[in-house]
Formats: sequence, structure tokens, C-alpha cells
Amino acid sequence: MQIEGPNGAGKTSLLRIISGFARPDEGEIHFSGQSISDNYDEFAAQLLFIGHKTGVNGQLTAYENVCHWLRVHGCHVDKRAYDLLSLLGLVGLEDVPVRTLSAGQQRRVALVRLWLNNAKLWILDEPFTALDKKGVKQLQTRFAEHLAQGGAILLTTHQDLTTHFTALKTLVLEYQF
Ligand SMILES: Nc1ncnc2c1ncn2[C@@H]1O[C@H](COP(=O)(O)OP(=O)(O)OP(=O)(O)O)[C@@H](O)[C@H]1O
Repeated sequence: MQIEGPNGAGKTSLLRIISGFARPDEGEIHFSGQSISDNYDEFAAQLLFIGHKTGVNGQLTAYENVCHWLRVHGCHVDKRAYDLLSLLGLVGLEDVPVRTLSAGQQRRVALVRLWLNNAKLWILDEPFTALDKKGVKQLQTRFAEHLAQGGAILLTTHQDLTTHFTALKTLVLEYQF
């Protein structure tokens, strides 16, 4: 599902509420028929959230960030870390601090998580920001794989998605005066 709306309409706020990072003034968020506040850990295990702030440690290298995520997800740190960086076009840049990379390269480091996570629900706030055309295409291909495997994606984007996603639902937020 794509959430659309002008700047300030409340897209990020909605995603943060659905993810359980902010509380709604009214109502409850349910996942698989259960209120997320009743069993947040179970919900969190199914959730992958990538927001405006990418969650990448800028002091560490791309390689160190990927190794950290592999460990967090209970995976062995092996050749896979380099394979993922190579997939995302970061070969040759794996050993410099992420803060020295370009905005698009930093976003690519953050998006590596989409290749190593088994979470069912992806909540992504402006995932295409700063990516070049090839990066956008690669990400959309990854989205299609996730959906084909029964996953769900809730995202905001000001960009038009490709025809792959014409069946996606769109929720349009508008200002209320
Ligand atoms: N922590 C906060 N405390 C108070 N107001 C906030 C907070 N976060 C966001 N807002 C306000 O809520 C409104 C919606 O912000 P939000 O970031 O959800 O918009 P958005 O639709 O994601 O915008 P954009 O397209 O610019 O990213 C804005 O007016 C913003 O100032």
C-alpha cells in the first residue's frame, strides 16, 4: 500500500503510529487480529521499519554496518556481507565511514536490510529518496519479490511506482482544516 499526500499531511506520523513508535490520540493498531500494544515484541519481530533517518551508523564503514545487522538477525558474518554490498553497488566503498558516502550511497547501505531480513511487514518512509534510476528499479524488483513471497509493504513515496505495482492500493492523506 502506498500512502500519498502533500508535505506535512501526516504520512510519517501515520507510519510511526502503525509501527508503534508513537501513540495515536484515538484508536488502536491491530496486526493479524491482535492489538500491537498487547504483544509488541511479537509484532516487532514481523516488522522492518526504515524511516527518513536511515538507522545507519555514519562513524562505521558500510561493511561494519552490514555485519552489525547480520548479527542482529542472528546470521553468521561471512562472505554474505560483501555479496550484499556488491549487490547494492558499493564495492570499493565498503571500508570508508558511511558519513563520507553520498546521500544515495548511504541510502543503499540502509536498504541492505531488505535483503537480509525475514520480516513480513515492511514499513518504508520515502525509500527511493536519493536513489538513482538503477537503484529505484532494483528496489522495486526487491519489493516484487517480497510481495510474491507473501510479504506486505506499506510505503510513502512522492514518486510514481512502475506498472509492477499498479495493483497496489493507495491511501491519500489530505489536510483537514
Ligand atoms: N513529534 C512531533 N511533534 C509535533 N508535531 C509533529 C511531530 N512530528 C510531526 N509533526 C507535525 O505533524 C505534521 C505532519 O508531519 P509528517 O512528518 O507526518 O508529514 P509528512 O506527510 O510525512 O510530510 P513530508 O511529505 O514532508 O515528509 C507536520 O505539520 C509536523 O510539523
